Amino acid sequence: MTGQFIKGDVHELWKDLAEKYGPLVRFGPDQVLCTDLESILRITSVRSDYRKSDWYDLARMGDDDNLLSMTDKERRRERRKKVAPAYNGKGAGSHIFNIETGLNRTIAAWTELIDRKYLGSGPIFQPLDIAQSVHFYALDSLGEIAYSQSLGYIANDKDMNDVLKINEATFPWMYLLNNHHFFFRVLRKWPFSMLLPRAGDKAGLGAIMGHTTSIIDRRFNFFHSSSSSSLEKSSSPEKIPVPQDMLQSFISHGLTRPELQEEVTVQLFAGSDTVANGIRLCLLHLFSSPQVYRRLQAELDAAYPFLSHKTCPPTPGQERPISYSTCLQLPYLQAVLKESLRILPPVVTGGFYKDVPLGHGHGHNGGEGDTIAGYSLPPGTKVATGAAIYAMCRSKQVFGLDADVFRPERWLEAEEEAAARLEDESAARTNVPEKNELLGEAGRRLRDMEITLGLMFGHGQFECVGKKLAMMQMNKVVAELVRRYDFNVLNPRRPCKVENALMWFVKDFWVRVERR
Ligand code: HEM
Repeated sequence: MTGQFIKGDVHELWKDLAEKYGPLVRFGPDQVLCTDLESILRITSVRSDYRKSDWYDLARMGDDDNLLSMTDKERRRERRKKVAPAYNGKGAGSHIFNIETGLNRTIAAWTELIDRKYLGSGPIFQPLDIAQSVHFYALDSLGEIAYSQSLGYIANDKDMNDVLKINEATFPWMYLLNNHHFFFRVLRKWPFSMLLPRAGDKAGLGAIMGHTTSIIDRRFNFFHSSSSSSLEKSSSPEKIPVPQDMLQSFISHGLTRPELQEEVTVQLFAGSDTVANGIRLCLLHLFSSPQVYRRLQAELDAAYPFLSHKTCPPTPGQERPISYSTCLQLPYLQAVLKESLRILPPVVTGGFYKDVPLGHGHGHNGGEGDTIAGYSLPPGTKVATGAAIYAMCRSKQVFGLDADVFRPERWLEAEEEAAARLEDESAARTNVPEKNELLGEAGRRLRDMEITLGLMFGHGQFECVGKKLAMMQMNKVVAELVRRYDFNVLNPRRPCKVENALMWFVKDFWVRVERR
């Protein structure tokens, strides 16, 4: 087991432990790993008294807390109320802004770059490191959605500020700190604190933070320099429209200047590698499964037939990226994404520990602590609710005997089976029962599959606030790449390097691209 830990296979270690010892495994003096679905749902539910543990210190970026790092319930509730509208496209006043517009701009810029620089023709081609390029997409699209301007990675097509290079150096530390987070308290103290990213750094996340600081300053100062609260600021002689984006939504929902800094920074931290991994690993599965790739292309071609042949180029205007609502109507695309996220969840062993509350009142403890899967846990015990997502997503009981295999069809089969059962059972009934009553065995299996998979974004009061945005970013770009291009992996012996560092660290994913 120590060997697995050192090798970076801690996800396999948690899986082995869960298989060997069951739904609750104590692996430290006050730490337990939980793989029991119903218990995790209860612990994280909106009404639960559990709270985030000090593990979340890991997510503190600056001098103060952000939504992810906050442990105090009341402060979290207040902060979430202020930031959640932005993630749902709710802007200033009653304005709704379209998150997809910024995404479309980034996808258009990226595919234009691929078409111009990387398309192969016969023996001539320019290798593309798609692991790196996807990261550029994730960063630029975040910039477009959050503050209406790309961060310029696609335009420059290079690792400006060595963000990826510094990631590479930082990820082994994240792996260590995730599993031994008390080290983090040491790291927060001088002189080690000098190693953490800071706005103004010449390289890494700190360099992007410096860039976003100046964007926030300009916007914040401009909109607070006059007392007008109308949707248009008059800056004589012409009126300047209020930009409709996440930053503006944060401002209009009352975030202070320092709070803005924390929330914009955590977006970069929580929303770039995660999304990039979701896309990279989906592409890895697709490139390794030609029958799945072809079936997905056929589905996309049916939705956008004009792009399917080189001989039938699209007319101008038809090139616009596929809409998210169309993506959601494509069952095979949904199945492919779910299946690749299931096999390799982007955040693979994040601890996300929750503290057992004082006097929880459940179980046999007379109001002290909690009982999980039959075990009494004293208050303050740290329950890892996220570390075992890999193990849970490979459960044979939930996903079938071939749970270790990438097979998107399992989702379609489970849906068909549930729908067929629903029809049979409702035909057999004379009264009109609730849908839940009709779930039956097949329906429950599908529900367990969906809910287990969903846990990769957390759940209930702790659910990822960027989930919808992430799903949109992943859906649209996977669909766009597959319908436009064919890819050859350049090194079939090792298509890319994938390592566990709390999130996956994926690099050197070299491909040849051909326009269909
Ligand atoms: C595939 C992509 C993503 C995955 C797998 C993911 C996963 C997660 C997980 C596991 C949590 C913590 C749950 C817990 O505490 O129990 C979380 C929280 C959070 N995520 Fe994401 N995330 C993704 C994308 C994003 C994006 C795109 C953003 C923003 C741009 C984002 C921002 C946040 C924030 C701010 C929180 C804290 C929410 C809170 O505590 O109320 N995430 N995410």
